[in-house]
Formats: sequence, C-alpha cells, structure tokens
Amino acid sequence: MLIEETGLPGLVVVTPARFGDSRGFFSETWSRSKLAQHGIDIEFVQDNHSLSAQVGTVRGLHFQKPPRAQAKLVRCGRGLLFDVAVDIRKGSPTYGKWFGIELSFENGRQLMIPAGFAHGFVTRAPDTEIIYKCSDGYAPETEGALRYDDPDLGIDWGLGDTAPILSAKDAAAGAFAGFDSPFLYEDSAA
Ligand SMILES: Cc1cn([C@H]2C[C@H](O)[C@@H](COP(=O)(O)OP(=O)(O)O[C@H]3O[C@H](C)C(=O)[C@H](O)[C@H]3O)O2)c(=O)[nH]c1=O
Repeated sequence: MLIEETGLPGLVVVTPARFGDSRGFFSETWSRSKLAQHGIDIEFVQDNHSLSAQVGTVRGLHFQKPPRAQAKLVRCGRGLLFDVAVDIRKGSPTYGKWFGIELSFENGRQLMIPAGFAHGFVTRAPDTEIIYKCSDGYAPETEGALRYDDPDLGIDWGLGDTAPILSAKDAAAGAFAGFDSPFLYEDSAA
C-alpha cells in the first residue's frame, strides 16, 4: 500500500497493492489494519456506490456537519472521475484550499478524505461508478453543500466551456464567501 501526501493536512492518496497473475489481479481495497499502520485508524460504517451515466456530471461539494461528520475513502469502480476535496476546517493552514486527483479502475488510486473536507467529483467517462466508505451513516439533516464553481475556491474541474450536469440541490448550493464552517482544524485532526 502506497500513501502519498497531498499538501492538505490529513488528506492522502492511498494506492493499495495489486497482485497480478494470468487471471487478472487481486487487491485488498480496504484494510483497517494496514491503514492503521500508516496512522489512519478510522471505523467505516457505510459503503456508498453511485453511477453517473454522462460525462460532465458533477456531484458536490458536500459534507455532513458534526456530530455526523464523515471521513471518506473514495475510489472509482468503473470509468474515470476527477475527485476533489476542499479543506473547510477553521484554523487549518490550508483552509479553503482544494486538491483534485483522477481516480479510475485502471489506476486503482483512492482518496482518503478526513472529516472537515467538502467532497465532490466530476465524471470524465460515461457510466462512471464511484465507491466510497464513510465513517458515519447518512444524516441528511446535517448535510451541507458549497457551489462547485465558487469563485473563492477556484476549483479547476477541467470542464472547459461544458456546462456540468447537476442535481437541483447542487445547483442551489451556497457560496464559500461568508460560509461559517462547523469544523475546527484541531477537531478534525483529533
Ligand atoms: C448520500 C446518500 C444519499 N442517499 C439517497 C438520498 C437521495 O434519495 C439519493 C441521492 O442522494 P444525493 O443526491 O445526495 O447523492 P449525491 O449527489 O451522490 O451525494 C453524495 O455526493 C458526494 C460526492 C458525497 O461525498 C456524499 O456522499 C453525498 O453527498 O440517495 C442515501 O440513501 N444515503 C446516502 O448516504
């Protein structure tokens, strides 16, 4: 398992080993003990899996507020996506900064997103499936959202002039300016 830093504290790229043979490959896509050896000990309680049929589908930027905040371990089961995490932990040295990475079945990469980050992605292939583990269950009453194209976040989704496919919820998401984050850096780092 390879762990790579991203420049945003706590946000890392995880690439599990793949054991290839004449049949294909085997990979432990999640091992609590192996992650714990790298200081990442999270009890995941829910797996999510979504399919986005069209290229240019944007889901996000979403988070659940404490006490139902979710850490996520994100991977791509099929297709290609650009996964983005935004540090929204007040007091963080990288508050308001974002990191993005292409995840695909082929590259086998995963993004380990601690609580205190907003999460979103854009699809770059048809019929793209995202699969991710969450450290708390679904609590819609605690959900928050920020606009994917917020000028203060300045995320480069690689959409060019293409208008994304958005849910009504995401089209109505709030601005980062004036956002009163419920996350404190020390809380997330705890
Ligand atoms: C998140 C979630 C949703 N749902 C139901 C609620 C709706 O009937 C339907 C679609 O929900 P939503 O439009 O919120 O799904 P996404 O836009 O993919 O939201 C997710 O997208 C970003 C990328 C995330 O990181 C979050 O996990 C999550 O916010 O699934 C559930 O039953 N359980 C759940 O945990």
